[in-house]
Amino acid sequence: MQVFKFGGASVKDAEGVVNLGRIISSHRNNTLLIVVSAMGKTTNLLEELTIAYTKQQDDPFALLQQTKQYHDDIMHALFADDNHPVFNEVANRFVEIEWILEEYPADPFDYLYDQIVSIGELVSTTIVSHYLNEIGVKSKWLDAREYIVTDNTHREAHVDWAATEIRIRSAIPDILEKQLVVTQGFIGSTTENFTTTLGREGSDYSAAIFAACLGAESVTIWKDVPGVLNADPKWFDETLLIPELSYLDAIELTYYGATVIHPKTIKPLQNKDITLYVKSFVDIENGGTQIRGTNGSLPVPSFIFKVNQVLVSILPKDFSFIVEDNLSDIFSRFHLHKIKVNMMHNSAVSFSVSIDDTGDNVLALLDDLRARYDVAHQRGLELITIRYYNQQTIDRVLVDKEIIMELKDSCTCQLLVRKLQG
Ligand SMILES: Nc1ncnc2c1ncn2[C@@H]1O[C@H](COP(=O)(O)OP(=O)(O)O)[C@@H](O)[C@H]1O
Ligand SMILES: N[C@@H](CC(=O)OP(=O)(O)O)C(=O)O
Repeated sequence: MQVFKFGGASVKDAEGVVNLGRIISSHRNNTLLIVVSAMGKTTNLLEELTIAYTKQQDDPFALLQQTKQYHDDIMHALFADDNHPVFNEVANRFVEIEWILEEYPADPFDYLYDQIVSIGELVSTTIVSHYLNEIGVKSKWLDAREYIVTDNTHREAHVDWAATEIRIRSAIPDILEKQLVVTQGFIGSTTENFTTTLGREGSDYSAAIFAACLGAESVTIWKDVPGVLNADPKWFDETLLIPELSYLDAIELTYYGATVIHPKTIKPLQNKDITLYVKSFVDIENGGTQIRGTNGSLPVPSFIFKVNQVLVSILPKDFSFIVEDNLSDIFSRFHLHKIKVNMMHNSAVSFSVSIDDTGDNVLALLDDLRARYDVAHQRGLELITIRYYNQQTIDRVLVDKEIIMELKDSCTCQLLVRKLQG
């Protein structure tokens, strides 16, 4: 059996859903489980709505109305009959958000976020599943929360693999024998049945979880790009398709920030030797990228850009060295503020890191660190990572840039840079 994953970009409008139907129809003879994300930018909208609601600012109901209208337009373009059950089912999903909004936001933000934002995936899969049935592809909608068991770390839940595998294996193979399955990416549930989410862009990871538990032959992620390129085409004009990648190279690229695949996706597939294909949903005949346990692939230089970086330099106040107890204290503070380190460098008396400038939590971290250390920071930087670098590739990215911090090993070069003025 195979797992297909369709992200928000692939189902951002009715045409996208029709295209998904075309892709599925052309794989009619395969046993398929399909994982679908929320449509277009729905997750961002619902995130905004959750913030408006919890801060009791702006108008969360207006944002809800906007989200409903967007899905309504897509449904009307797909279903000719206004009485089709899909309209009611989707309306009922949105009522769940209305009920939350009518109450005072007494629960923690991360918990409320998961209850609201998860509706995006529940709605998109309802529409996709009904559409497939409408075009004669018999499909069964499954609630991923009944299969993906997590802890209660809301917004970044950890999967309980043993419990998840038991639930998936005990029910889904029988269903797949009869029909295709459509389920949600990104969401799971605690054993107490509270909805959780797996972290932004987590639907790729969901596809890997289902595939690993079912022992799938392969996973195919359908994207708006021809496959994994040697750079994000949003940043680079001349990109190259990488036809074949090893699991290790794919893990490294996603670890350093290549957003084409969620970083947690590869490992479960590698563990079970499941091939991952990244293919274009626009040009479906194109081969795309194949990721598997090969070591024969050519090392193509790849570039990863992260803008909006802050360099934080930390020095012990008493001029003691940066040794294990200081480092452990510093890392626990990053963990507490949920801040991921993109690059780090330490000398005897200072420790420097580059992190995403995510606003309030960075300011809170800086305040926290200042209680024990001397702290300096620089904003507005860019982090460039080159895998399989050479001098030519470094020169290429350094035009009009000044290096602030640099790290190299035999395969990877990281450059934290500032744009030169004028
Ligand atoms: N190395 C890369 N190769 C291809 N695409 C990349 C790469 N790095 C970043 N991207 C970006 O990833 C995007 C696809 O991912 P995403 O927008 O998250 O899709 P989806 O919503 O379907 O999951 C592309 O449009 C591209 O801008
Ligand atoms: N909808 C979620 C999960 C996801 O993976 O989406 P996408 O596949 O569109 O990146 C998000 O936007 O974070």
